[in-house]
Amino acid sequence: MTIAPFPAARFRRLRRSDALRRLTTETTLSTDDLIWPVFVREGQDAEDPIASMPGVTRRTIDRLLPQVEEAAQLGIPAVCLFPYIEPGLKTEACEAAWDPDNLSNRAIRAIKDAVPDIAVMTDVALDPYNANGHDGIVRDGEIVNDETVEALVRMTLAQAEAGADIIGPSDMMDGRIGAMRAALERDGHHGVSIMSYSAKYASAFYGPFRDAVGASGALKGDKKTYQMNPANSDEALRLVERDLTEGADMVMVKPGMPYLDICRRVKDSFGAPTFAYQVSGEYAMMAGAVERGWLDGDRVMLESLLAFKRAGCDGILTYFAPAAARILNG
Ligand SMILES: NCc1[nH]cc(CCC(=O)O)c1CC(=O)O
Repeated sequence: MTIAPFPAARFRRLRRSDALRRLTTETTLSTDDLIWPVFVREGQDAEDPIASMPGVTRRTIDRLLPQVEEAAQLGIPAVCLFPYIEPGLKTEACEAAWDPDNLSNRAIRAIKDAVPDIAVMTDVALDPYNANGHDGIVRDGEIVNDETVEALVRMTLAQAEAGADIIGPSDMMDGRIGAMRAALERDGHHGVSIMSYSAKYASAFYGPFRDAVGASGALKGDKKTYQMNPANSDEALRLVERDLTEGADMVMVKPGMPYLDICRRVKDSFGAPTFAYQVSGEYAMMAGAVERGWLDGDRVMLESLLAFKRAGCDGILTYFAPAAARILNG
């Protein structure tokens, strides 16, 4: 880097006008960068607001479809589906997770039928279906890895069969990416991609999401034996490398804003398609402050999303996707 001494170098010269600022912009944010996570529930013609996520709604499939249609028209490339599962369907064995006709798989089919051009991403983890709220099967108080991976593979195949474009394993079990990739290839789903939640931290920022999918009440204990220690960074690189080696097409860092350093290291180290999840708690912090009039909503939204691009991400999962797209599209 070469910098002339002052006054030869005056950095304010290039900040003088909008034209010069635009000309020297290093990073851009576009609608093409956004994945919209949506919550779906059982029933007909109904929706419930999520108290801890102002502006976010859980919808029945029929009410979700027009929203997805609108997202596609706005140019949002993908939606990511999260089902709210009725407490009565949650079991210790989590069988509902790979039922071809479960809520999530019906929603995938309905979206691919009604809005074929938008990519549908799924969540692969047992928590919505698990009586104890964990992402894996629990035996004698332990979240068992290998048995969980077998269940996750069944879940993945049911989602691929339903028409999912992107499989999103968020469970953090070891060995799941390789097992899923092998099963997808074996069953002819060569075109189904995997976005691995590779560096997913045991975070306090998921609270509102667990309300949205109805997992807060069920969860016993915490997820620290499978999700990452927030103190670790080198470990994230090893996990990303492991998942890419096992056949992940894209990798993700989660949460987002408190982990931008991880995004940058991952992008610089591997150059793979890298995504971040701006999670429910991040959304709640901003939306809550905006509701109170403490922050300018549009500006913090766009600034927070741009920060992910600057940190090296190719895209962002964000509850702000439609609102951001409306502004970005002009
Ligand atoms: N495996 C479930 C899952 N998938 C996405 C999120 C969090 C998303 C958010 O907070 O917005 C979680 C919660 C968790 O791991 O407890």
